Amino acid sequence: MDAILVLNAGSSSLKFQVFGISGTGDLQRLVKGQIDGVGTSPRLRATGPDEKPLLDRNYLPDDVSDLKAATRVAGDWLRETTDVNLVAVGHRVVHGGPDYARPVRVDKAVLKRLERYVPLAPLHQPNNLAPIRTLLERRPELPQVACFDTAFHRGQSAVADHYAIPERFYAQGVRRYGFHGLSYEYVAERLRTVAPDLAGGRVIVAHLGSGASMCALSDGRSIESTLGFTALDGLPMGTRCGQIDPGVVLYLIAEKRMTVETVQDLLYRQSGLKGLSGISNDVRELQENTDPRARFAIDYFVYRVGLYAGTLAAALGGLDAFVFTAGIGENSALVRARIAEKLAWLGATLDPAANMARKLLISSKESRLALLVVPTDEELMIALHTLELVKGDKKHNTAGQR
Ligand SMILES: Nc1ncnc2c1ncn2[C@@H]1O[C@H](COP(=O)(O)OP(=O)(O)O)[C@@H](O)[C@H]1O
Ligand SMILES: CC(=O)OP(=O)(O)O
Ligand SMILES: [Mg+2]
Repeated sequence: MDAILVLNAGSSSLKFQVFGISGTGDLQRLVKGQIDGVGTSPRLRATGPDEKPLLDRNYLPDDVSDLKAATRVAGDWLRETTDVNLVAVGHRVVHGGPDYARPVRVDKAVLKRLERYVPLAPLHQPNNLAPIRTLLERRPELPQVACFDTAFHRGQSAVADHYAIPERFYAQGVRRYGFHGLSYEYVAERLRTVAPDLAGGRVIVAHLGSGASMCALSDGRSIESTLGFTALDGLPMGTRCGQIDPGVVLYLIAEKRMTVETVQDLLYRQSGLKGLSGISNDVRELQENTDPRARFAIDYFVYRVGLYAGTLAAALGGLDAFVFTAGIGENSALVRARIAEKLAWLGATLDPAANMARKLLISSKESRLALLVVPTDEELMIALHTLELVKGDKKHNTAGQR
């Protein structure tokens, strides 16, 4: 069967899916897998069609110490177990810079352009580009498509995507891009099916995972988000600081004599939940830990989500729905409940039983603000974009031959 492979390298995990292409051109999920706990407690899990478990295997931290190793392990397993005719590979590429507002077929020239954004997404872009490079060398004939986290936000207004610095920097690409766009695009489309009355309204989607951000959707389009030029701004994340006074960075470099590399490591890898707690970047571990520092890290996270809900509600001029998604948003009933309390002034009342059961709608009947949980599927979004582009290419080729 013809199939599309999708790779999604996040900051703490590698997610992958294989989609078969049916005779009618529809996508069928054949394999869905992920390796998380990379470098700490690596675990590869995969399911088949209808979510049938295929594999659950633990690795030693040294055997899967980084995303590169995770990609190799996943690739080996897929080759052993999956018998398909790969017709394209879709990749999540976190930064598309000012150049790419939609998915693109990758060749050597495109890859070169995308390499320029490595400094703007050091936790992601190298891991996103490495498999593209390898496949371009080994299988140059295999179509590869890059789908960008930044693309969905590119229609934002000028006041939303500018920094208040001289205009020439905007022209040079120093802009508020926003990330997690494939996730927001998926959720916006999914809402049209599962909550059509809300999908056209004013919605905040909170993508709370290892990387975390929030997006204001107006009629399904992104008008504002909490991430900016890089994936450091906004909410505190697993190991990233979130919003910080740029004066802190200047102070660390000028007065504390820290090098740029050390500050980069501090802000990307030693901060966020990990830095605040001194214990872990993982909400599961923080929830189980009775240390007050673990509690403080969660308090801080919840407080910031509440603050940004106010900001994004102001951008939207009111709020009809608040949607939770990604690792923490989908799986932590506790964090959802605590955030719901922060949204009380916006009219939110939680239905605790629905929240524990992770229903689609977790607000009570009386709630003026709808609270929802919509599991994200960045890989499906990537597969759809990839299919569309590859089909388009085929059409153009045939047209060219006529
Ligand atoms: N059952 C759970 N309870 C609380 N938090 C969870 C649970 N499962 C996953 N998480 C959180 O989700 C995070 C991973 O989210 P995910 O969206 O997969 O991140 P990424 O794509 O950035 O790697 C983990 O680091 C952990 O903090
Ligand atoms: C952009 C980003 O932070 O991605 P992730 O949440 O997958 O780490
Ligand atoms: Mg992710």
